[in-house]
Amino acid sequence: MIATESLSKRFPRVTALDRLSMDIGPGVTGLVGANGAGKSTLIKILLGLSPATEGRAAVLGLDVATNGGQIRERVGYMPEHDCLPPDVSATEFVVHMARMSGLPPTAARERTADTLRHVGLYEERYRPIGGYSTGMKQRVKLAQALVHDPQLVFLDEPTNGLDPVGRDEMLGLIRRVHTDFGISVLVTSHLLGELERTCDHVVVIDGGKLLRSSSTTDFTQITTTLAVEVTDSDECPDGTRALREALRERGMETETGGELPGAGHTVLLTAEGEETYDLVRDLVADLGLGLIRMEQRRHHIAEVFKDKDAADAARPESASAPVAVPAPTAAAQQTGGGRDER
Ligand SMILES: Nc1ncnc2c1ncn2[C@@H]1O[C@H](COP(=O)(O)OP(=O)(O)OP(=O)(O)O)[C@@H](O)[C@H]1O
Repeated sequence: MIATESLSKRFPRVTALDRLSMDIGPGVTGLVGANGAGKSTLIKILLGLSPATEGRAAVLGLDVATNGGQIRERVGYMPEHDCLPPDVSATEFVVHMARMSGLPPTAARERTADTLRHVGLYEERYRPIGGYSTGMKQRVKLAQALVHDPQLVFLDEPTNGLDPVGRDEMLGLIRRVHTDFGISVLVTSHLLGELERTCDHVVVIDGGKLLRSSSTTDFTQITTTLAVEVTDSDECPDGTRALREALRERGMETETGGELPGAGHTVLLTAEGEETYDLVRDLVADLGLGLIRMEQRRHHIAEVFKDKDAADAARPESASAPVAVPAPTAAAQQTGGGRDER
């Protein structure tokens, strides 16, 4: 869908993209990086709106340097900043954008109604945009990106300014853009955690350089840590503690789940193979407890970067290297969102 080769963009005082080479296939791809990493610059080059200083890029097989018009016919774009006219309705605005994309009047009206319904703005579609909430404005921006039925959409920070519930709804909508309509998505964010559930693939850039490009499942690999949760019983009023003691007697080191609410009831231990599962099962049965869950934990994307930051900090030559992407706060990870940090 997208390929770049040694793509650079230099402004007089800053290098926004620095020899970026990557390939992005179909599906939902997250482009993540801290503020100023070069995400918006990359999108503008891919749309043929801004020339690269060096290197090449192609979108849907079309060269961005020579085929910007054809690319924009086939690609939808949701810009980061608020750019909506306050005194027209969502319907008027989206019909106008559909007409600008070349749709005839009737098709433009029909597609607008369908698209506004899809983004959840059907009831409000005749109200002036100036009276909309931030979440509704983001939906109008999404609708105008989708109205001409593109093959691919670029969504620049679509969750910006939204509260945690709004973020979750927007991320759900983005996922459905792909699953319901088969449109591929490139979505940018400066919050790693929120892309974990939405994207098939994640590309991380920092200071205009490619830091990592891999499937989300590679980021969130299964760890060897086993999380076990048990019930209490009359004989063992603290089932978690009883299980930890029984495991310790068998020479197994354990920890509790951490600081999240309820995590104190989770026992964490290292799985050494099938026998660890059998041992836990047998001990739980011997103690007369109920087994609520026993599962291998996954890394969260943010943990991968925390580990990387810790490793970088430990290496003297990179002690001054910038932190790749600010890890989301614990609250942001729990809610899948969090406050806009700008
Ligand atoms: N037109 C421009 N002239 C000069 N510098 C620019 C221009 N556009 C972007 N930059 C600089 O290029 C760098 C990358 O900016 P860019 O907007 O692509 O980052 P970003 O990752 O999208 O972050 P943000 O979400 O904060 O916009 C920044 O240092 C920015 O100040």
